[in-house]
Amino acid sequence: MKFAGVNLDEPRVMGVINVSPESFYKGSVRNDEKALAETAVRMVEEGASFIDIGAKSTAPYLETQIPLEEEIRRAVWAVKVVKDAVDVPVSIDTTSAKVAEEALKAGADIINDVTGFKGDPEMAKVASEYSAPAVLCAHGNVRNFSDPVRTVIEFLEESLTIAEEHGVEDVAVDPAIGFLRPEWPPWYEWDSKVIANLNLLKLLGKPILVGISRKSFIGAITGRKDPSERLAGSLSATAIAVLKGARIVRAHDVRETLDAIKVAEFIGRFST
Ligand SMILES: Nc1nc2c(c(=O)[nH]1)N=C(COP(=O)(O)OP(=O)(O)O)CN2
Ligand SMILES: Nc1ccc(C(=O)O)cc1
Repeated sequence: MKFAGVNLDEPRVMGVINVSPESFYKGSVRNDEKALAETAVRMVEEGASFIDIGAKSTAPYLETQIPLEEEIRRAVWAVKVVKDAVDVPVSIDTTSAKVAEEALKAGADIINDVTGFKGDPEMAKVASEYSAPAVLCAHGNVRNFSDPVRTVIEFLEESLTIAEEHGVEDVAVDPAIGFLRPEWPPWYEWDSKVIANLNLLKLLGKPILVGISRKSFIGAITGRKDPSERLAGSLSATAIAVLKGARIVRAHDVRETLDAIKVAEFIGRFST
């Protein structure tokens, strides 16, 4: 299995760099050129197979609105700096087709859309026009509260239909950890149920990507309010996700995450 030209026979890390000061984990934010380029280089040296750039936070519990022009400005700047610094595929984390298009023109390789082609009606068209691979997250209004992984699969099937209709085939599916927050069950239980049953997403026939890194469900389980204290909890959940079939892990801490997935993958080989 491959995604964006990268062989997924072994699980891979997608390093996250945000150029959005409002992002929930301040340690992920870079706003000067030197620090941005150095971080991308370091992440690739540490083993990242992809770099994901976010120019606007999508945290559902934060005030994240910024003007579209500002997101475009940040995205285009960051994509150019990172593409000049490293050779791995670069994704642009955006829900806006305009931002995606400008980022692709600036050299981005992949669209990472947390609304799974459902937020901006032009997004699938842009992916198609630029032949861009896409990460599609589960997105929609939750109706079935009792079976989180079934809901995630249904949402992803809808996204895959949109992708197919536009001839976008190079797709990774993502269960959108931290994004789906029904009133019940509490979101940390929802996210845990999804990760515990992540293997069921394999039936979609696409590589599974997860974003777990330092998220609020880790904080809720461990009592760690500050995202800077959530690395150990993140690595624990990452290992489980890899055992359950995740092939790409989107993370802020490349070195530690790669070690965790190598160990999980190695142990998983002996599972009977
Ligand atoms: N495909 C995918 N994309 C994502 C995911 C995720 O789980 N999957 N999580 C995010 C949250 O992390 P980030 O550090 O970017 O936080 P921010 O939204 O506050 O910038 C942002 N983008
Ligand atoms: N964009 C996101 C950022 C953070 C979280 C989370 O902490 O659960 C979820 C989504």
